[in-house]
Amino acid sequence: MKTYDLALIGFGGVNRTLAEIIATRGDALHSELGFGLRVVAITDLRLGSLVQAEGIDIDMALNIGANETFADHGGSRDTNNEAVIRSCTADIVCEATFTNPDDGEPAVSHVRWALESGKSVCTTNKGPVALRGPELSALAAGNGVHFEFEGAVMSGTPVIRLAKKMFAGLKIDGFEGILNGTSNYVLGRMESGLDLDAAIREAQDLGYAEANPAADIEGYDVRLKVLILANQLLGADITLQDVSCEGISSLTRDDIEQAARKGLRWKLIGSAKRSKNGAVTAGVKAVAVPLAHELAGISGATNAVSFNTDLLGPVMVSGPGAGRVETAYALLSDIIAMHHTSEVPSHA
Ligand SMILES: NC(=O)C1=CN([C@@H]2O[C@H](COP(=O)(O)OP(=O)(O)OC[C@H]3O[C@@H](n4cnc5c(N)ncnc54)[C@H](O)[C@@H]3O)[C@@H](O)[C@H]2O)C=CC1
Ligand SMILES: N[C@@H](CC=O)C(=O)O
Repeated sequence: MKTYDLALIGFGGVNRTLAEIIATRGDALHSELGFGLRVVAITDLRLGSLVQAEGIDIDMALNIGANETFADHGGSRDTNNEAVIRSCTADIVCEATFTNPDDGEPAVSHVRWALESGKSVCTTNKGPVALRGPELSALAAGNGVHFEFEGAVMSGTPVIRLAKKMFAGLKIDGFEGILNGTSNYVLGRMESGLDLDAAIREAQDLGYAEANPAADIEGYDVRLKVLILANQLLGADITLQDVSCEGISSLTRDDIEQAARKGLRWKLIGSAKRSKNGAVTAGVKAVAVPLAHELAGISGATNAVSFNTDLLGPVMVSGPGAGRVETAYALLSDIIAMHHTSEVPSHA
């Protein structure tokens, strides 16, 4: 039976959880899915890098001490990302480093190095997909490998693949949705009486927030997701500058309480719409929606997006929008999709 060798670039919440899933459910996955998974390389800013073509001991990697690095286990203190990505024997590179909402780097380079060296990539990192998506997809196609990124929007909820496959034959002329788990969680906690900073700390502890939570609160994260959905699903050709962006940082508990007294609830909404002349307008802003609105009841880190289609009218997809396990599952679902689509070129 086929075994895919993986390189994990970034060993934080998401890729560690993927490693845990492989360690604890690997045998079951093998029999259920028809392939096995083995980790042959890991890089991380704190830990450095470790490459072992015969397979890394995942328990060791997960339990490495606070004062240790991979240098204490036969690896290096340095990430050596380019050398590791280009020359390791992985078939698939799982990119889960920090999202950079400005230019997507260094994750764009990580993805490019992998695709150039004939390796498939799955990523939960929104930067490369939003800011360099078409270029990287073309590079993947040119090299006969896969570039999958389901976790970049709504974590493990399969919104991109679902819409691409199951909305075939429909025209989508717009969408609106709650696309950030942290800000939605924070708004809910503020409605229960918590202040903004305390609510953000909870979202960080739960693994929802970006490394810099300003990306969640100021709307930059939703802006990337709107860009991804607009270009991937609406066939738009827009850039980051075309997506207006306002966050929730100016909302106070008083604003939230006043809205509640009027039967309204604040939500951070990302949307895009194609006008009759074909132009697509897109943006992110906080909106006080009536409680009867379809997005008003979406709570916690749950996300939801309602697509406006020609033959079905509005179709809403809802599910987890953040979380380590949910997002690690997105990577697994990308690997499953690669396995089902066509051969994944091997590097062993
Ligand atoms: N946690 C979540 O709910 C979701 C996260 N994402 C995205 O997935 C990615 C990973 O998220 P988390 O694991 O939660 O983040 P995290 O902050 O827990 O982990 C990121 C890891 O990447 C490492 N890293 C950063 N730059 C690096 C570099 N140049 N080379 C090697 N390692 C590097 C860091 O040391 C850290 O351990 C982020 O881009 C995030 O936006 C996407 C959907 C949901
Ligand atoms: N920080 C993000 C994680 C997923 O993209 C969020 O809270 O939605």
